This record gives sequence, C-alpha cells and structure tokens, in this order.
Amino acid sequence: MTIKDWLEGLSYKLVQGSLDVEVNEVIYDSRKAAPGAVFVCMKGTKIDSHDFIPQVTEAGVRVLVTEHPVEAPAGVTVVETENGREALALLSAARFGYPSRKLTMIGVTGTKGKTTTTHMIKTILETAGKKTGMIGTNGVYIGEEHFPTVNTTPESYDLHRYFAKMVEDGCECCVMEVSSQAMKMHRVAGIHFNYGLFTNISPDHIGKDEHADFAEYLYYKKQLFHQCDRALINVDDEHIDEIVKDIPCPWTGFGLKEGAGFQAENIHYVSEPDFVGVEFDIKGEHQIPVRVSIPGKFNVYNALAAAAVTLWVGVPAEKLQHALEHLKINGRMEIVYTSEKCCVIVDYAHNAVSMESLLATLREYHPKRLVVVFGCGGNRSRDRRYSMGEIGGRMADLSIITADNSRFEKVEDIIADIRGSMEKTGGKFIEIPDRKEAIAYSITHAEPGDMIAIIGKGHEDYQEINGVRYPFLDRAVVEEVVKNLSI
Ligand SMILES: CC(=O)N[C@H]1[C@@H](OP(=O)(O)OP(=O)(O)OC[C@H]2O[C@@H](n3ccc(=O)[nH]c3=O)[C@H](O)[C@@H]2O)O[C@H](CO)[C@@H](O)[C@@H]1O[C@H](C)C(=O)N[C@@H](C)C(=O)N[C@H](CCC(=O)O)C(=O)O
Ligand SMILES: Nc1ncnc2c1ncn2[C@@H]1O[C@H](COP(=O)(O)OP(=O)(O)OP(=O)(O)O)[C@@H](O)[C@H]1O
Repeated sequence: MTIKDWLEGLSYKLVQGSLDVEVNEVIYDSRKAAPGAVFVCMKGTKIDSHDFIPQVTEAGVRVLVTEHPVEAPAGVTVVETENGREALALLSAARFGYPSRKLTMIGVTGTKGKTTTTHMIKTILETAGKKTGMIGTNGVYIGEEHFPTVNTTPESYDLHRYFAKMVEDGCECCVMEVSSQAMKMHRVAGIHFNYGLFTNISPDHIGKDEHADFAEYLYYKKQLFHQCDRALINVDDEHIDEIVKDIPCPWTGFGLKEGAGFQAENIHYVSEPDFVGVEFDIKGEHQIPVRVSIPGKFNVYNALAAAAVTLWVGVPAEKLQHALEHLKINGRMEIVYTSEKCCVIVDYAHNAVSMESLLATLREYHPKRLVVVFGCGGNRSRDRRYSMGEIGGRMADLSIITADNSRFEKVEDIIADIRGSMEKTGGKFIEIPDRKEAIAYSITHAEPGDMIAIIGKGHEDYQEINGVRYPFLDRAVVEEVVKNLSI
C-alpha cells in the first residue's frame, strides 16, 4: 500500500515528498511511532501533536498528515489537510479495508437510552441468528469477547479496527452508540449507516470541551442524518420540530403519538412473581404485541425503537417477541430477583434525574414499599449527594444509605451529606455504610410486595476505595444473599 491508496475521499495538498511511499499503519499517538506508519497530527484539547514531529520522524515515520505548514526532514512526505481528526477517520477506514461497508450499520444517538437501546438491538438481532458487534459506553462486544472503552464512541482508528474484527469474526451487523461529541470530533467521519436512530434530546454535555450550547449539541446529534440511509426518530420528543427540520434523509417516527410509523399502545406495567416488565402492542408499519422484561415507560420507547430498526433489518416478529421477553441488560433496570416476597432491581442511575425517573417508573408497579439502596461517589460533585438524598427522601418509602465508589473520601462524610438533604424531606431512612450489608438488609427485611432498587453502580464490577478497585458486583451480592437466606 502507498499513502496515495489511503487518501480516498480526503481533500488534501501534497506539500513535500512523494505519495508513492509504502505505508503499513496509521497512528495518532507519537508514542506508537515506527517505520511504515503515517502519523496524523491534530490540535487536541490539551496537546498539539504537530509538536511531536521531530520525535516521530526520528523513530522512522516517513509520512505526516498535518493541519498546517510544518518543518519536516527532507525525504519525509507531508500531506496537508484541513482537519487531522477527519483525516484520521478516512485513513483508518482505508487502512482496515473499509470494514464497515461489509456490515449492516446501525447508529444510535440521543441524550438517554443509547446504551439500553443498542443492547436491545443486539439481543434481538442475535436471537434472529444475525451475529452482531456492539460499541458503546459499556465497551465493545464481539462474540464472547469484550473490550473496555474510554469513550462512548471510540476514536475513529479504534472503530475501524473493531469493525475489521467484527467482519473477521463473522458479524453481519454492527450497532453502535454515536455521541454528539464523536460527531464534533469526526470520529465517525466517512462511516455510512444503514439506519440512524434518534432516541431523544435534552440539555446535557454542554460545557468546556463539550458543546457550547444546546443548539450546538442538537446540531451535532443531527449530523447522524447526513450519514444514514434512513432514520428513526422519537416523535414524542419535545424538540421534534427542530430535530426533523431540514432533515436530509427519509425518516419514520416512533412513539406513543397516533400516526407514528411505529406506535406503542395498550401499555401495561406487569409485576408478577416470575415476570416484571411492560407489555404493549406495536401498531403502524407492523402489528405485533410484545412483552419487555425490563420495567419502565422509557423502556417502552427503547424497546419500540429497537423493534422498529430490527424489523427493518428483516427480523421475524416471533424472534423479536422472544428476544424482548427474555431481555437482560447488565445493570440497566436489571431484574435480579423476583418472588412473592419482593422484586430486586439493579440500575446504573447515579444522578438525581435518573434516580427520579427510575423511582417514578417503579411506582407505576404499585409496590407495597419502594425501597432504594444508594450512596454517592467520592471526589465528585457534592450537589449530587444533596439532590439524590432529596429524591430518595421524597420518593422512596425507605432509603438505605450506603457506600458507592468512595474513592479518596470517607464513606461517613458522603453519607452525612446525603443525610443532610434527606432529613429535610422527612422521608424514612437508615444508614448502613457497608454496601454488601446494606443490600443484604434490604432483602432480609423485605415485606411481601416490596420493590428494592439498588442503584448507582449498575454493571460496574468493582468498588473503588482509596484508589483500589475491589471486586464488587451488586447483582452477585443479591444472588449470594438470596442463596444463603433461601427466602
Ligand atoms: C474533549 C474530548 O472529547 N477529548 C477527546 C480527545 O482528546 P484530546 O483532544 O483532549 O486529546 P489530547 O490529549 O489533547 O491529544 C491530542 C493528540 O495528541 C496525541 N498525543 C498525545 C500525547 C503524546 O505523547 N503524543 C501524542 O501524539 C493524542 O494521541 C491525540 O491524537 O480525543 C481523545 C481520543 O479520541 C478522546 O479520548 C478524548 O475524550 C475525552 C477522554 C473525553 O472525556 N471525551 C468526552 C467529552 C466524550 O467524548 N464524550 C462522549 C459522549 C459521552 C456520552 O454521550 O455520554 C463520548 O463519546 O465518550
Ligand atoms: N429512553 C429513555 N428516556 C429517558 N431516560 C432513559 C431512557 N432510557 C434510559 N433512561 C434512563 O437513563 C439512564 C441511562 O440509560 P442509558 O445508559 O441507556 O442511556 P445513554 O444514552 O447510554 O446514557 P449516557 O450517555 O449517560 O451513558 C437509565 O439508567 C435510565 O434511568
């Protein structure tokens, strides 16, 4: 391969050297410099990697892609382009042989529900026999393999490396979360999505290094529509008019609104000893009754969107129904135990907004008592402790305040902050600093018909204390308690 072969689709200027230089790798981190690699420079939020040109050329790099004129040794090829991150995306796609073109690509964007919906889509597609790779906040899943990620949408080079692995491992489809930040940072530049899904939008990710304001946030979320054949959009979103304004691709609505292409109706919240979830009828393009084994109104939206897109992919109705009825998503409204006595749910809700919507949704199931077990992370905003304490006090029948990832703070200090706001509400609470004991207490003291929500850590398999991550999984603790006490 020569660098010329990898420049397809990129607008560039050759400012030094030749395009016939043989290349075998694309890098964007100077510490990986080696002969044969193309080093793509960019101005990052902290570092300008053009500064590393002396080091990388010293290490044998013979091709540089830069955003502005640079000084480079004679014999080194310099290609100038407008945006290094976009160049990285296009070169990486070429480097791996455009693997995303061999996959049915589904992109999911939105403020809330991305992770849940991508998991649902993957489960449905795999139930229908379509091997599916998945990329998002919880990491990358390819077959039995799991790779952790730093970002919800990883850097472009890593994306294409994972797509290539998916193709190699026989995946037919890829479902991935596409964050607005990824759009802004060109991580998905050049990727073509067969389907683009927009779950919802509300103000979030606004601030230094993210989005300047809500308009910019929306603008970047909408960029997905420029890269997909067909879009699926939540028509109940309060910003629907702005979302679909000047939309460049055909789109279909989903939601509860009459006339939506995929409409949910006859919604029932079901709480039975062996099934807790929600059932509804899909109306519109298809008429299919479904039962979803994850509770909550927002999971009606997530399941409806997942159903719609997988029906478009060609999944038969009975496979869809089976998948939704037996769904389990680690740490997202995960029902870990249900019996005549109580129902125990593990969820990742770790701020007041998520906690409030979670508790409100569980109320719909009319539990005898709604019990919440939670703490707050150390070395993070103290406001979160006050607001979560207030929500617990106001919305639960009993709050059991315990430890989360205390990091470098004392659990007792964090609990004291939570207690401060909880007391003002008059809500009932107890304090059990040891999280394992708190979980055990919630179950052993359950009253028939109770719902117990253990929140904040979801899928996390550790508890971070004084810089050490100790193994800890809420679900495993529940299972152990239930087994030992055989209730
Ligand atoms: C603000 C932001 O988005 N930053 C992202 C960005 O980092 P950066 O621009 O700060 O990078 P930098 O440290 O300045 O480095 C610039 C360049 O120098 C290179 N470098 C650096 C050091 C060195 O010795 N040599 C060298 O060549 C780096 O490899 C890089 O190419 O590029 C990195 C690589 O892709 C990202 O990991 C990083 O995400 C940070 C960790 C982050 O927190 N991002 C958040 C805001 C984010 O992206 N969030 C979204 C949304 C999540 C959601 O919806 O919930 C996400 O998709 O995760
Ligand atoms: N469709 C939805 N609408 C509103 N809230 C939702 C929806 N789906 C999930 N939630 C709530 O938001 C929390 C996060 O859900 P999820 O991880 O699926 O979203 P996300 O878009 O990936 O979020 P994040 O960007 O914060 O990782 C859940 O624990 C739940 O409380």
